[in-house]
Amino acid sequence: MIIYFCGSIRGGRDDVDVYRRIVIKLKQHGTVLTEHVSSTELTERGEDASAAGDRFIHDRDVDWLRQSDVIVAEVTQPSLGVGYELGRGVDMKKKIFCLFRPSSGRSLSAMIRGAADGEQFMVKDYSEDEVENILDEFFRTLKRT
Ligand SMILES: O=c1[nH]c(=O)n([C@H]2C[C@H](O)[C@@H](COP(=O)(O)O)O2)cc1CO
Repeated sequence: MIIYFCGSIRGGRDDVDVYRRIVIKLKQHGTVLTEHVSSTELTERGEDASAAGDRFIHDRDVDWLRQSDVIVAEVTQPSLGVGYELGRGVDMKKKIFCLFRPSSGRSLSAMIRGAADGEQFMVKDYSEDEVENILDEFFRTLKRT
């Protein structure tokens, strides 16, 4: 199973600890192409632009999206990049699983919650302490479909 994980980078790194927990769990279910998103070393400046460059990052990530079997996104911290990745993922007809924490006090964008169809595009409200169980359950059902 090839997994593309989306999480905020330039949108803000407040949730990096949750991203870490998610990626550790995802790695038990497959290959995670975007492990760097969960790195505590990565700041909201993003990957080193002089080494990579924004064009490189964009093209590499779109290519990884194409290669992926499933897209898992933590969408609590609003991020233009994550929204863009999800839109591209819908266009590529990928299976998408979005995780949102209502305890943040935020209201999830209608363009994400409103895209949910309960099958190909799923949005799950969760609390941090249950994140591993929710991911296990998601992959259990995925294998049955
Ligand atoms: O340095 C980067 N590397 C990278 O892989 N991304 C991708 C992966 C993340 O899921 C998403 C984050 O977008 P943003 O930076 O707009 O919050 O974009 C984004 C950046 C910086 O925008």
